[in-house]
Parts: sequence; structure tokens; C-alpha cells
Amino acid sequence: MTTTGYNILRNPFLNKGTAFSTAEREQFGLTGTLPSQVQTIEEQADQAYKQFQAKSPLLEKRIFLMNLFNENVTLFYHLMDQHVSEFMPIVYDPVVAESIEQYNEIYTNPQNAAFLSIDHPENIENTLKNTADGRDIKLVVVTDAEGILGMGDWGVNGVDIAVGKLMVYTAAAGIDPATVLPVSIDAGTNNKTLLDNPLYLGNKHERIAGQEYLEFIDKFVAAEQKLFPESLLHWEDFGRSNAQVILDKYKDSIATFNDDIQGTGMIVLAGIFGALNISKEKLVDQRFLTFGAGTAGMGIVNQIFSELKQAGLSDEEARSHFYLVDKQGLLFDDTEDLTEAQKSFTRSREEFVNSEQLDNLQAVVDEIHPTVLIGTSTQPGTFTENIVKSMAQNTERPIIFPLSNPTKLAEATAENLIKWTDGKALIATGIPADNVTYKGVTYKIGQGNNALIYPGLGFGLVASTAKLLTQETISAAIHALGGLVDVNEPGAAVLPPVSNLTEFSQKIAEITAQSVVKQGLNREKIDDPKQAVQDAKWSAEY
Ligand SMILES: NC(=O)c1ccc[n+]([C@@H]2O[C@H](COP(=O)([O-])OP(=O)(O)OC[C@H]3O[C@@H](n4cnc5c(N)ncnc54)[C@H](O)[C@@H]3O)[C@@H](O)[C@H]2O)c1
Ligand SMILES: O=C(O)C[C@H](O)C(=O)O
Ligand SMILES: [Mn+2]
Repeated sequence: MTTTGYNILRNPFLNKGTAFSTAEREQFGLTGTLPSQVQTIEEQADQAYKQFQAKSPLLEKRIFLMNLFNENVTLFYHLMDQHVSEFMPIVYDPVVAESIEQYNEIYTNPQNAAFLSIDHPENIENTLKNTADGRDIKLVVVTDAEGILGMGDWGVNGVDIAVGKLMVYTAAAGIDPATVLPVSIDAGTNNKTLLDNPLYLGNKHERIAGQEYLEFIDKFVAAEQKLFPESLLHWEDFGRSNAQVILDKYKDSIATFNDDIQGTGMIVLAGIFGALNISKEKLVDQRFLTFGAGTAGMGIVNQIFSELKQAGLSDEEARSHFYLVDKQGLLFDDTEDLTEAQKSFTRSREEFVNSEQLDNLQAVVDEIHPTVLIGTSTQPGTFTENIVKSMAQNTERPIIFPLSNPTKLAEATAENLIKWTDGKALIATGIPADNVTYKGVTYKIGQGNNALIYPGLGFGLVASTAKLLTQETISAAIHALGGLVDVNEPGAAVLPPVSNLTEFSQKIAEITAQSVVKQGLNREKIDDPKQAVQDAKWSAEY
């Protein structure tokens, strides 16, 4: 069946709106369905941008962009290409957080997502088929929304993060938007405000956990692989008790990736390399303190650990570089309620004369003199002036990454960190931060957000038809990004700017594809991985 008339205008993947030529209008049965002027995509984009600029506040700007996306995908990305740095915080973090909180109140459109209900496992396959609607799906971003950013459980509302992550994939790396599918797994919610909200659109019961949940995930993975055998499966914002378990279950058999564990580990290590390029220090000389040893925190620790081992350290030597602080304080071998991931990186009480007192961040910083402090705790303002000053007393260039998102949850602001350390701190923040001018130097602040790395990595995996994602590929991608910092400029950032996102995502994709092919992990024959990336790249033109 060929798509004609209003069906084509209402299909966001096919619609060109007023850019349909007179001949196309005749061909597709569109004559008279549009005003007579035929516009170019540039004219449409200019017009749309003016409308965008007239909107405020930011949530209204986001709603405008989402409506545009729902009508005309090509025009949306054409415009986004021209304004990546401006649109990123709106379609993605931090404004995506506001839209998730208000999902039910502002809902107008399902945004081409697949909604899977835990109450109906028998519908999984049909749902994926219905929502793919005949498209050849190469990338799925799935969330069950139990740990949306640092905001906790947001039930079906969390679908917006899957949509937002995919928008960044296309804008940054150029994956064809017709080949992607956002998926919401609605396992219920323990968020009382949502359950009490008469407008709530998801399952109105508590989260189903344990065996029933894991069986549902299994069914989902099986159906996803059966229907889209060449796809990459990206997991986003699962809860702490499920994220690592799910990744471990599937990572050695399918092309899959957990963004909060692996993506965050990658961007943080790349940022640390950027910082060490500036301070001219070595990774093996650092002491790492992770505040908030959950999904992201442990992903970061494991990534650095694996790099230290690559540098020649034994397991034991490498482990001795880490200190984890969570709700219980410094994590010891005998601390209660340790997660599986934490158990390998605990300390022994015998190392300290005052181990009982190490139950808070200040005490631990004073005691162990970290050179790198990472915040993935969801606890705002916890990198206090005293803590930061104590750290700066014992290390020349303290590396401090307050990464908790969204904005209101950050452990510290870049501005305070610069001030409190007299310009010495090397910083990355989870959300975009403005330059900080202090004593005549303008400090650029790197964005330590996994969005700087997952698009290139994921696109490289898709373009090279990867069967698996290995540590070797992950490491290659990190080094590609870590090497892009201009260290000679005073106040240089530890990561490249988001305004260069499309350029460095391209580089990361190429390195990823080369690594996949080098390991023989490509499904299809590929002679030239760089060319394969080039060939797979979609551009936002009619
Ligand atoms: N910038 C990025 O790219 C990026 C990536 C992933 C996650 N994050 C952010 O990191 C934060 C954590 O995300 P996650 O997925 O790891 O969540 P998570 O729930 O798995 O982990 C959070 C950890 O913080 C601990 N915690 C809570 N209160 C604490 C306290 N008072 N003191 C010390 N530890 C405490 C929890 O016990 C848990 O172990 C979120 O805000 C998220 O937005 C940022
Ligand atoms: O979504 C983000 O901005 C980064 C990260 O995946 C997070 O969960 O905070
Ligand atoms: Mn996330």
C-alpha cells in the first residue's frame, strides 16, 4: 500500500509539510491540502525557529519542539542540527526532568514509543510490531523508570527519557530516526504521588519485582531480538537492584549496553583523562573517592579499575585506589546492605585507627586525601566548602565531578568549586554549566554527561553490525574522546564542548566500528569500517 493524502501528512517520518513540491502534491494526492506556497526546508526551519524563540518558559519550548517532532521528523532534526547546544538541554537533561514530572498533565502524544505493560506479557511482541510499524529497527532505548536521573521512580512518565536519549543519538551521531524505537516497561510504580494522581496514565499499582519482573524482561529481550535481530538494546534508568543484574545477564550474548553503568563510566574516565592531560599527572597516581556507590558510581569505579589493570596493576593494587562512600559512610567489608557491585571495592577496618568515625563524607575526605572526587549520590549540595577546601589542601589540582542530575540535585556548582579551590579544581558537571570567570581567567566547564559518548558508541555499533560490545571497544571509544581536549588554553575544560558534539561523535563511531571489525564481531562483511559509518549516516534533508 502506498501512503497518500492525509496519511502521508500525518506520518512524521514521511511528512514534508509545505515543502512538498507541486509534483509531489499531485503524485501523493495532496493537491489542495496545503497552502499554495512551496517552501524549502531552510525556510521552514527559520519559521519554526522564530516560533521556538517566542516560547517561554523552557518547558513550553520543549512542548513546541516535541510537537514539531511528532509532525515532521526531518524538519525537527534539520533545526536541531543548527542549534545543538541550545536544544540539547531542552529535549534532554535538564528540561526532560520537568516534562517527566508533568507527563500526565501535558500529555498529547505517545511519541512513537512502545508501551509494554507487566500485566500483559502476551502483548509484548504485538506491541513491538505495532509501534515499529514496518520500520527496520536498529536501536531500542528501553526504560522501566525506576531510577529516572536522580529523581527516583516515575512510572510510565519516564518514557520521555527514552525519547530524549534517542533524539540525542540522531542529533549527535546521525542514526536514522526511522530505525529507532523508545520503549517503556510499565512495571507499576511505587511513587505515591503518581498512584494518587487521577490523571496518571500508567499501571495504577505498585511495582512488580522479583521473578515475575525478570521473566517479563526475558520475554521482552527475546521478542526484541526476534523482531529486530540486528539491533542494539540500550537500557536506561533502571533501579539500582536491577540495572547491573540485567546487564550481566545479557551482555555476553547480544549487542547491549547500559548507559548509566557503562556510558557514565566511559564519560567519567574520558573526563579524568582530560583532567590529567591538564595537570600532567598519571591515572595510577590517583586516589578515587566515589560518593554515591550506586548504578552510576559503580559503573565509574569498574571502568577506572579496568583501565588501571590495563596499565599493568594487579587486581589488588588496582582496588587499593578506590574508596566508596554511600549512605552508610565509607564502605567496609563488614558494612551491612552492600550491593554485589560494592563488595569488591570495600575497605578493611584495620587500615584505619578511627574507622568508626568514617561515616560521613567530610571525615573520609579529611582522612584519605582523595585526588579525584566523583558525585553520583543524588544528594544536592553535599560537596560543601569545607569538604572541597580540605581536598584542595592535599592535592594540587583536585578533580571534582558533581554528576547528579537534574540541576537541583547536583552535589556542587562549578562556580563554587572554582571559587573554593582558587581556580585549581578540574571540573565536570552532569548538566551544562556556564563558563566561570574568576580572577581574570575564564574557566570552561566540561559536561560529564553520558550523552557525550553513547551516541558515537551506539551508532558505531549499529553501523558495524556488532554482535557484542566488549571492554576492548569501550576502552577504544574512551581514549578517542579523552584525547580531544585542548590543554594549553588557560581555564580549558576537561571534555570537549557540546557544540562539537557531532564532530566527536563521528570520531567515536569510527573508532567503535574499527574496534568491532578488528575483533571480528561484525555480523555483515565490512571491509572499511569508516566507510560503513559514513554510509549509515542519516542527514536531515528531504
Ligand atoms: N552525568 C551523568 O552522565 C550521569 C549518569 C548516570 C547517573 N547520573 C546521576 O547520578 C545520580 C545517581 O544515579 P544512579 O543511577 O547511580 O542511581 P542509584 O540509585 O543507583 O545510586 C545512587 C546511590 O547514592 C546513594 N545515596 C543516596 N543517598 C546518599 C547519601 N546521603 N550519601 C551517600 N550516598 C547516598 C544510594 O544509596 C545509591 O547507592 C543521579 O542523580 C543521576 O542523575 C549522572
Ligand atoms: O540522563 C542524563 O542526563 C544522564 C544520565 O543518564 C542520568 O541518568 O542522569
Ligand atoms: Mn540515565
